[in-house]
Amino acid sequence: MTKNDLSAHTPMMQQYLRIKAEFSQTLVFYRMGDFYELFFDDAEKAARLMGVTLTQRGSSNGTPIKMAGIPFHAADQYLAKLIKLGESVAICEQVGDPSTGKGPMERKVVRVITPGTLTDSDLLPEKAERPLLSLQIGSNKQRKTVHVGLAWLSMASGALKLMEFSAEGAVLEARLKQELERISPAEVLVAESQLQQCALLLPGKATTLPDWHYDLPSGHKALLDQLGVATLDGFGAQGLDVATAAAGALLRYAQSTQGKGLQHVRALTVESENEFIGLDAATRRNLEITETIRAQDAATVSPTLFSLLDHCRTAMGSRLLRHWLHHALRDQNIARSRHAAINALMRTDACSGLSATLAGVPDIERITTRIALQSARPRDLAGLRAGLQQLGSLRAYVAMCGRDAEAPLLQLLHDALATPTECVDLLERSIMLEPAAMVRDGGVIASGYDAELDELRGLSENAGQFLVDLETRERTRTGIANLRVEYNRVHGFYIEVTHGQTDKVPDDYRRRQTLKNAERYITPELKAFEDKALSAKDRSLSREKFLYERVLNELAPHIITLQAIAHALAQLDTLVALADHASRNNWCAPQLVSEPTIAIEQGRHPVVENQIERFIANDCLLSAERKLLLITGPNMGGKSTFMRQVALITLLAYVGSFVPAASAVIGPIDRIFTRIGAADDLAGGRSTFMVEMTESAAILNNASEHSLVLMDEVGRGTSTFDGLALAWAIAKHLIEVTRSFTLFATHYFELTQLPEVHVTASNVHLSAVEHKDSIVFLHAVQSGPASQSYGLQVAQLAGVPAPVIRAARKHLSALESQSMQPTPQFDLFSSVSYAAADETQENDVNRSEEPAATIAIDPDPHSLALLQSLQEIDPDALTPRQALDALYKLKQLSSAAGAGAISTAS
Ligand SMILES: Nc1ncnc2c1ncn2[C@@H]1O[C@H](COP(=O)(O)OP(=O)(O)OP(=O)(O)O)[C@@H](O)[C@H]1O
Repeated sequence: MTKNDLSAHTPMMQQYLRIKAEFSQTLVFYRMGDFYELFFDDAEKAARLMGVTLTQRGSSNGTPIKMAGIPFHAADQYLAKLIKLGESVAICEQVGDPSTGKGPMERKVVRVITPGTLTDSDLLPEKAERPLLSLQIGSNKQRKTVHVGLAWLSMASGALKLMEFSAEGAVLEARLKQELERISPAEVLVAESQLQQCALLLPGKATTLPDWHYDLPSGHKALLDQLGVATLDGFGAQGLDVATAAAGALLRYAQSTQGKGLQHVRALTVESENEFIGLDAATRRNLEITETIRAQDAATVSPTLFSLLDHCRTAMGSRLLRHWLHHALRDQNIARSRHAAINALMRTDACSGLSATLAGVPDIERITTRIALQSARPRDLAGLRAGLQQLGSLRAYVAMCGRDAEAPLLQLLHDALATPTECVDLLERSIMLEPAAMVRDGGVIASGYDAELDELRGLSENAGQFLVDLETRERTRTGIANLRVEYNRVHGFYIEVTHGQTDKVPDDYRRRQTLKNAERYITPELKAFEDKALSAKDRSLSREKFLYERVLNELAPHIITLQAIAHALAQLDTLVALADHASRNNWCAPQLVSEPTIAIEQGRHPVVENQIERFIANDCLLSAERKLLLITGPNMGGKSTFMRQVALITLLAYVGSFVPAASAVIGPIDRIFTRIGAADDLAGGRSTFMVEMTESAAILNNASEHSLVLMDEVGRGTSTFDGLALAWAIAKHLIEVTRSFTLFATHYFELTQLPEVHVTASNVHLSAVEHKDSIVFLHAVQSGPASQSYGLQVAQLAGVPAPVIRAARKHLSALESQSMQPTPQFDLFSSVSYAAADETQENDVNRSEEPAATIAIDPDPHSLALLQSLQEIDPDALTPRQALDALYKLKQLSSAAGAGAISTAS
């Protein structure tokens, strides 16, 4: 509909359509009295998404107006539903004064609720952030790479971050995916002109903004203004032009959704590429850090590392724990300071006291944000007061735990938890003990805080007594014993006299209403009281509203202090949760060292140990001399569990947690990679094998000697020979080129030869014993390769029907008795049949023949002749004519070899 058409509509529809034109991409909740109404296409869409009835509200310009409405007091639950579905909603309120003006009441969009800019407690998940991210792609002509700038803001906490990185092609895609998985934005902003380019890289739909929002000078200025500084150098953001431009667009968008400035965004953090232990998207999933591999709904599914450790008593603590698990820092000192704090907490019995006290602390971080945005509700302030009142006792518990030198982090937290007395005093004086939920209902501001409010309240509250007194006085004055003073909403206050008594009524009584049995009067005194009493109620409500807003304004200067307290509380809560888990599960303090090593004694898998009755602890030793462990053993033997537990212990050590082991000594780690399990990526159009190889490629290209790499049965997604050859070559690359710490689980027994040619590789296996026809898993890691694969026994355990097992056993012995090798799987534990064996004998560490090309399959004479001719050819010495002749000859030989092969087969 064009603007020109508007005149044909009713005035109200004209107003609606003008507003809708500005918010074409969002649903518009248009306030009509006690309802929010949606019209036309919005109504249809919202009715479908919210499950409300689609109806009709008259017609405008000759067409019926489709309408869906919801009561305004129930709006939150509908908003939650829409936001969860990724919709944005513009809230359009009545802002005009109904008594003045003609035509429709003035209305204005007061805020836009989008998935990435939520601050309401009802709409946000308690234990997770929902950041808003802005993405900008710039090119770096000198380096011929693409430069990506990211800026993201957690609206609910006020944390603003920037990051830039350069990459190209597939690496760019993988890198961006990794960062997006880590940051996990609820909403992504991109410039219109980059939408097409970014759409391929983004997981969900993006919100587009005009290109000029990404203008660098304006972005730079927006950041300076927001942070109230003259230069960005102090934040380490100098030169981050692409990210700065992205930040400008982000701030403009965030402000526009709130309809006001973002007072709570006061600091900026620049994240650098090498700050954290790198975990790619697959690794985060495989290690089940905050989501299980099979998760449908990530928020509810457990067990995960997070669900296991989350003994936090505040939502702030839970969110920080989640953040720590995804952001293990490479800096060993930070992890060490957390270990020391946990140690100090465990030494005393402060933990239980801290835990109980923290349970009474509300989400001060998010309340502070709502104070800044002036959307805090009365109970937020009462909660904040209760939380701040706990700081004294929390500090006392922290003081019990130790001295400066032993746990400097606890000392820092102790200092940060000082009670902000001015703030607490204001809250204690101004807010009632148990205030009403909404300011509009009154009953929020404490009595004694404001004399005018007290007087107004006095007037409306003392009305009852005044009326009783008046009734007694008037009865005496008139001699009418049954005279009554009463009130109703329509007629206000009145004096009621029955018909039989009306002759006694004094002159100053004015008749208000005549009933069947009685007359109702008003007197000048009663009228004056009525005016005062009725307006007192309204005036006290508006005075309360005014005072409440003033309290919010007076709290505004304390925002930075409150944010610091919230952060300290979150850290304390997280540390107490980790200490609690460590002491209950007998975890130990890991030792972080500068030598390259991962030495774990009696390690356990943190999640699995809690799920089964008897977990078998295992050692793992990796060092500069022992970098790759080839792990063999039966299916179900515990290979994956062992590999994951090593990765989780390493990660936990750098998160700053204690670890499930008797001891753990861990050197510098830059990234953890995993290639575990296989699943089709149907949505991405990639087969199991393609996923497997893509992940392997990422590892081979990016792993370093400080990386920990987990490879589980790589190569099994393709034919046996191809798989074996690839697994062999990948292992070799990890040993010789990347030299990463590697745990390499495989069913290709041929690979167990690797340690004989590579001194930094070793064999270990998960043991099992056969008992009658069945198998008992010992789950113990022992040195050397496995001696048997136990595939049939495991199949039997899994319930494969007995006749199938019998047939398999028969076929297996037939295969074993044949000299030919149909699949290496069946020969894994017998002969070594390819050139790797020669390599072994020669013990030549540097040789790197491709095993697939050297696998010995008894060739026929034609094939031999073909091979011989091929070997005799020296391409550099041939003229083009000779080359053509040689090609014809080879072709002839190959036809003969092919015919030979067919006749052998038949
Ligand atoms: N150390 C252990 N102590 C006790 N039970 C264990 C241990 N390790 C593994 N298990 C149990 O064995 C089951 C199978 O372990 P896991 O998946 O690690 O075996 P796997 O060797 O990787 O098997 P597959 O080769 O089939 O993938 C686990 O679910 C767990 O219940």
